[in-house]
Amino acid sequence: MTTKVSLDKSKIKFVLLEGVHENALDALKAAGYTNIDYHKKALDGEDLINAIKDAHFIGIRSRTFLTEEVLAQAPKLIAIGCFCIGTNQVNLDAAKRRGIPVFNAPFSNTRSVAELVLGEIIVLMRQIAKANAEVHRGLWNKSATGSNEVRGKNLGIIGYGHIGSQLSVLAEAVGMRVYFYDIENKLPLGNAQQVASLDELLAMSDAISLHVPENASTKNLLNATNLSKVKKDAVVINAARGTVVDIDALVEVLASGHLRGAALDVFPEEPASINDPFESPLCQFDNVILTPHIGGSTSEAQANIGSEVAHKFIKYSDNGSTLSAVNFPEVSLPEHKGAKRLLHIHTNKPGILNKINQVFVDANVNIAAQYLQTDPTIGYVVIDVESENTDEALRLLKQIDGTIKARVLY
Ligand SMILES: NC(=O)c1ccc[n+]([C@@H]2O[C@H](COP(=O)([O-])OP(=O)(O)OC[C@H]3O[C@@H](n4cnc5c(N)ncnc54)[C@H](O)[C@@H]3O)[C@@H](O)[C@H]2O)c1
Ligand SMILES: O=C(O)CC[C@@H](O)C(=O)O
Repeated sequence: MTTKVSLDKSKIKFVLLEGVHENALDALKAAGYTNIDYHKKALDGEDLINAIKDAHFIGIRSRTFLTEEVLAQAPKLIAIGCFCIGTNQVNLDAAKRRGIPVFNAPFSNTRSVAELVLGEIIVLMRQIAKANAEVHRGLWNKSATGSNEVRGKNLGIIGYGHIGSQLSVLAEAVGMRVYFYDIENKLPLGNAQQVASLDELLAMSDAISLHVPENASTKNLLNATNLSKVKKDAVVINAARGTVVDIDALVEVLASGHLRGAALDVFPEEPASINDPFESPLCQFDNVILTPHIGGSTSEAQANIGSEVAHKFIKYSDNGSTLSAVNFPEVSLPEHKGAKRLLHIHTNKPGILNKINQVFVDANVNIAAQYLQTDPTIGYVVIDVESENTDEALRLLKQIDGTIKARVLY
């Protein structure tokens, strides 16, 4: 007779922060997970550590920073879900070293961002931000100077991934000519054209929109040097990450009157909550649209993200699937009805698979199916067995040198 070693669903603790959409709660509850600690706001410092110290799953958006130090305080953590696209707020390597896959929602808010950016391009090309501010102050400056249609104008997209390419399609629909710069060769949609260099894109574009991730290669991508290459009267939009634009350099080029305007949804430092003030030298400009990181904040996007990431949690918890994890070997698994499933996450080193297989010989357990995926640093092996006797196999698996995590699913 074996003792049950996988946790009851009611004991698996989910901590959801930053007011992720209630679809996530509904999906988890429908799957039998009831131990859910739900917070409307982001947490940090001691509050964050207290909330996650016994959590098995953590769900966050962009304002919770899961650093190596924070992860070290969450020893039971099985998986992290970013209920958004960006995953820069999580130390992905540290999570991987602890055997923790990180999931996100790679395209549920793509359309929302692309729509916002298209709207901002039109608004800026017509100088509406400035006109709006002036009329609010009682100034009736009825003029066509510096106001243009977007039809026939060049849109330069930096980063032609999910959002950049979606924007490309929308912009062509209103008659813009689309060019893009990406470090990878990308399939151009519609009549869009990839250009060979950032310099070329900056010099030719009437509107420039950034859609790159936060990483070392994109830090201050639009710095003083690059901003000086931008066409006179162009508009610049950043709804990617705050680190991508050098704010002081942007302020300087705006103050010089070189740009027609700008729109920023993301900033190098963003207030942690509604109670903290937003301060930026950009606030002085009427021709700059400033929004509080709401590019992906539509009801449609948030609802889709809530269920998408919750279902990734459920799949990993119920079935072991790591499909679409951003930091982890991806294993897509069939259901394991009638079999027990052992999961083993280990340091990727020679000979470890032999040792894993030897365990099943020693425990006298027959392997029904086996799935393996590795990356240069870790391996993830999933073993389905028909035997009841998984306790001994799990005990021996945990003893293998290089084991990061091992568990059994029923
Ligand atoms: N404002 C918001 O609310 C909001 C919402 C969603 C996403 N975002 C941000 O938008 C970013 C882009 O999202 P996505 O879904 O399009 O990502 P994606 O991964 O699909 O596309 C990113 C593209 O950038 C390219 N790239 C990477 N480094 C580059 C560089 N140095 N120069 C040029 N191109 C480079 C990649 O090759 C890729 O094609 C996300 O990383 C996220 O930070 C913001
Ligand atoms: O919802 C958020 O906090 C972040 C939205 C966006 O920046 C993303 O990365 O998807």
